[in-house]
Amino acid sequence: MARPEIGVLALQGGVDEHLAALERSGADPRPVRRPEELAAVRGLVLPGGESTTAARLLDAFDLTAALQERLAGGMPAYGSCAGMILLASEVLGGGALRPLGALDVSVRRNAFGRQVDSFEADLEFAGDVVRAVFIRAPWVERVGAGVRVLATAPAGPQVADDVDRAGRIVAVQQGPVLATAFHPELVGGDELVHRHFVQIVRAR
Ligand SMILES: NC(=O)CC[C@H](N)C(=O)O
Repeated sequence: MARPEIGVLALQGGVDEHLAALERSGADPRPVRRPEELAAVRGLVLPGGESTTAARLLDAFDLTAALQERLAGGMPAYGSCAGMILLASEVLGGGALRPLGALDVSVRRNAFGRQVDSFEADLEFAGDVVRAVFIRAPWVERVGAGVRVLATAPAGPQVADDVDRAGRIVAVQQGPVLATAFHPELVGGDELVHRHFVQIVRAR
């Protein structure tokens, strides 16, 4: 079967890592910076980074309306960390950020607290185990009726600011839209999440 063309929004964040993980997952990956490039892909990855900056860059590159249109038309999308925030319908602690609204979830930014800014954990993701890297990660505080929870955070070490992370929702899917609070692309050789996304694109 031909490799599906999947774009990686290439405005900031771990673009190369996502391109490489998609390649290893059987896709034909390509960076997307322009509306014509967005029109030529069957699915799109929105990498992590900083969500307020990412939203501004989408505007600056004239991509916001085109992206909203493709999402409304059912294009598969996968957002990791800041990408999850962008895809949400509501952002808590988000300042002036207006998310794209492709996922019926409320996401809290920087939710895991100062002391656990960054951590790694093995998580169960849709019945398999994935090594997850969390960097100033958000979590999902509300899921709408059509949203499937694919992973929750395990219990962590007790930390000074007393954030209880156990059971927090960190991966969700609604139809063809997938999001993780963590960065699977930073773990070389673990393509579980990317393979899951390529399957979503193929099934479309
Ligand atoms: N690793 C990340 O993508 C961090 C997301 C960042 N904390 C934000 O709010 O946008």
